[in-house]
Amino acid sequence: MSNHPIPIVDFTPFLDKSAKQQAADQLLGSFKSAGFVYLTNFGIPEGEVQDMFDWLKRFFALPHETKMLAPHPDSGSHHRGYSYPCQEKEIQYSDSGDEFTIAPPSMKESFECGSEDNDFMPNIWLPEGVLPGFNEACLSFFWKCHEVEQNILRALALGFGLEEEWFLKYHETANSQLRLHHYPSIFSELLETNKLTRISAHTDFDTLTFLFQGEIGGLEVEDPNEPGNYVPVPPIPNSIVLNAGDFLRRWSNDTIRSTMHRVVAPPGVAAKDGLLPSRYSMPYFCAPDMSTIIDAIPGTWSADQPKKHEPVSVKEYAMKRFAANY
Ligand SMILES: O=C(O)CCC(=O)C(=O)O
Ligand SMILES: [Fe+2]
Repeated sequence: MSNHPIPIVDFTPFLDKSAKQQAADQLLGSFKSAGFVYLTNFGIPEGEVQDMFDWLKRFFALPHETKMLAPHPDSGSHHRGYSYPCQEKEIQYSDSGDEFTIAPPSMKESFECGSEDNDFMPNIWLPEGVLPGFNEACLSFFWKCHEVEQNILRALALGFGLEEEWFLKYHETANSQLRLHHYPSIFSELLETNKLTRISAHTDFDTLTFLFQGEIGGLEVEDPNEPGNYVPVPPIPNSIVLNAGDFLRRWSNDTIRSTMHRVVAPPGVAAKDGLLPSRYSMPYFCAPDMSTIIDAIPGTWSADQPKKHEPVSVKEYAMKRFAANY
């Protein structure tokens, strides 16, 4: 970003308690300035992340008919299972939530899962015996991410001067979601001429997202200093990319940004004939409990700096955004 690189925060001092407040302040400061931050030493060993990427690749290598044995429902209100390429429509809402635009088809396939105890969104798995070990690997990785989520939420609360468990009160039901993405190999021209996208520009509408990127780049975020200008967020080994979603922005009374981001053809990686390699990524969307009403947190507003938004129900807002995507 112009004079504004995406900060890299080492989470060690928070996790080993050697300088918790300092790490928390650094994290919150990065969220406020950029909405995006690279986090290193976040608590999942690199080998376990690579094992999950291996499972992801095995899953997407299955024949189409096999993956369709765990079909994502047509309605977007139940966000689980396998979505085939271009099944998901991408839509960008205006801040008021009333207006949206429809993007070109998104050339990616995905698999989504979450807690087995989530009655609101039951998991949709492949039948037993189809890819033995896959379901267990997804669940085990989901719960590791959940632990990371809880620590990040603790750090954010400290950054805001709140008691450490403040955000956890609104994230008790493990309503989060692990998503596996595969962007198939395609001709870069299709992306450059806007006939297809990998992921069009959007904000995430959760509390926060962290992303495990494979080695092929392409993620870009909007430069907060230059709206409309996008800058690359290349993969950095052993790190996650953390970004704030719309709920955290609202909680923070817009003192934190939920930055627009997208996935494009990364420069310099296409073959001579213009074919781009496949790209893999795994976002974990940290979502509040469905019963939560989000209102600006103490300390983010005052008589001089009034609340920017009416309180919003997570359930209503999420259902509206989910339903628009299918
Ligand atoms: O694949 C990526 O790098 C980004 C994914 C993303 O932004 C999303 O799924 O919301
Ligand atoms: Fe996103």
